[in-house]
Amino acid sequence: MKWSFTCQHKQILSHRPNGGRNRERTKQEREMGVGEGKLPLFETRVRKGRTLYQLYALSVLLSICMILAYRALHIPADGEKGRWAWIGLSMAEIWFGFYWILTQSLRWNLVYHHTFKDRLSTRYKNNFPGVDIFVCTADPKIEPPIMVINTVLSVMAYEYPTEKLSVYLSDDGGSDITFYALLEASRFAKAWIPFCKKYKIEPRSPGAYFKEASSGPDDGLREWLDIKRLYEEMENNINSVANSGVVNNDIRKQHKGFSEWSGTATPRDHQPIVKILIDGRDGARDFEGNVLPTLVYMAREKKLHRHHNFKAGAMNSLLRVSSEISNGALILNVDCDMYSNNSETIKDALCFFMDEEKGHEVAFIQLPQHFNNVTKNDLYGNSILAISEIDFHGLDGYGGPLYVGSGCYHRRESLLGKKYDQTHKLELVARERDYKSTSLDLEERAKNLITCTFEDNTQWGNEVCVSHSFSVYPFFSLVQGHLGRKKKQIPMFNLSIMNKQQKNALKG
Ligand SMILES: O=c1ccn([C@@H]2O[C@H](COP(=O)(O)OP(=O)(O)O[C@H]3O[C@H](CO)[C@@H](O)[C@H](O)[C@H]3O)[C@@H](O)[C@H]2O)c(=O)[nH]1
Ligand SMILES: [Mn+2]
Repeated sequence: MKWSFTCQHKQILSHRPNGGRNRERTKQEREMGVGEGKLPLFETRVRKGRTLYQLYALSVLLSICMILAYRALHIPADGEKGRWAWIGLSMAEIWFGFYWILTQSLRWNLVYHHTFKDRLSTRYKNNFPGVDIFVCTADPKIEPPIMVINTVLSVMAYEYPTEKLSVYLSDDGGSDITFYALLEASRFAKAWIPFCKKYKIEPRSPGAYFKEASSGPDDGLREWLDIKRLYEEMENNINSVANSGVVNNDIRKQHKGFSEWSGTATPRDHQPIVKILIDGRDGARDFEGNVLPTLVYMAREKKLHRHHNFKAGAMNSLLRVSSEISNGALILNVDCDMYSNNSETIKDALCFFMDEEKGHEVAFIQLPQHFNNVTKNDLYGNSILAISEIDFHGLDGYGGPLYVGSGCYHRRESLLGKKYDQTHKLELVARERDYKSTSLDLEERAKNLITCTFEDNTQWGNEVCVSHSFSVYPFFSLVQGHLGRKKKQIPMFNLSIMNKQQKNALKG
């Protein structure tokens, strides 16, 4: 049952205390208290003052109509002076009016979502789904490895049960320097993650944090200084290797994974590489004794004359490799030049996906990216705030904004073309990892999934997963990530975008 009521002067569109279903609950649902008069995990609210805005917009529309009517009724007669100027001006006014109406369609019905993470935590305790986070990088020169691992560390430090968190770095540059940087990050994470959680550090990209923080927490100044020193050491090590362009033999001896770069491999022609640097299953621990998130390096096979479909190709490879290793039910993909600026956002996303009534209608949760490197007054609008703060909320009012290609949570199965019904959320909770195979077995199996020929004569990149069809990169980079989510595959889906609470969730 649905109804509307007013709360804190905002109209609530959906409120569903009874879970809204008339079917028998499953055993698992009963155990978890699902459907027992539960409150919703998120609310959708229309913009404050919407009616006022709509009245204003209607008055402008009326004025436009009156101008056009005046123009039409007073066209100078044939041969009269100024006839063509009049017609020209009328045409311009028609076009401007039309353009204005188009822009208003995005401003007519803005909606905002509000999540209730406390309800989520009480209801599900720690019974959360596995989350796999994909970070993509393509070139160690353009995307410095120290920036890449800052992104990786920021998402490894999310407030989420670490045994359920896996981070994958896809390296289309196939670079041993990036691999080295990730190895350093896997060590630094042992100190960084517990430190962040103990002192509630934000943001959790160490680079961004130490740039902003001039001093540490009062009760942890010593630790702060130690971590800062550790970070600076790591930064120096990585930058000096990156600047020299070679990984020397002393470093190579530190990990057997470097043997992958011993042959004639080049960034554009090399074998598939998968290295599990931290295996969350085998109890790898941080310095405080907590389990670490899984961390995987992946470089898909490259051959000189094979098209690799840029980021879309990397995403599809990541999907296959991760399904072999951690098989998280939820996937977040980020670019290597953005970092998490809010460590709670996985739970925000779960509030949407795991909502009993509406969860199955949510296709993806998109985090707006906020840009760091714009000029002081952002004269040219490079931070595209109008898109993330207005247009997307306007589109959301009609069912959802566009997928912009990153900073986005999806269900794994939705990327694989699964149809959803109202039992979806239990799948989010109940997925299991392969605890029997060794890391080596997993790596070997995963490698076979990222060869150049794997997708040949299959639906990958076409009907299933991230579409290759628009990958005239970079011209269509925004649509290249467009999903193979044709209506026939996922008929029930809405799209969703976070706001206010999650503002600045990603920066870069
Ligand atoms: O062959 C490639 C090329 C690019 N990338 C990665 O893809 C990401 C995006 O590439 P970038 O060159 O940074 O594209 P932008 O134009 O800056 O990014 C826009 O377009 C991307 C592709 O749709 C979206 O992911 C971004 O959110 C959006 O800001 C980066 O992490 C790259 O490392 C790869 O993994 N493999
Ligand atoms: Mn970018």
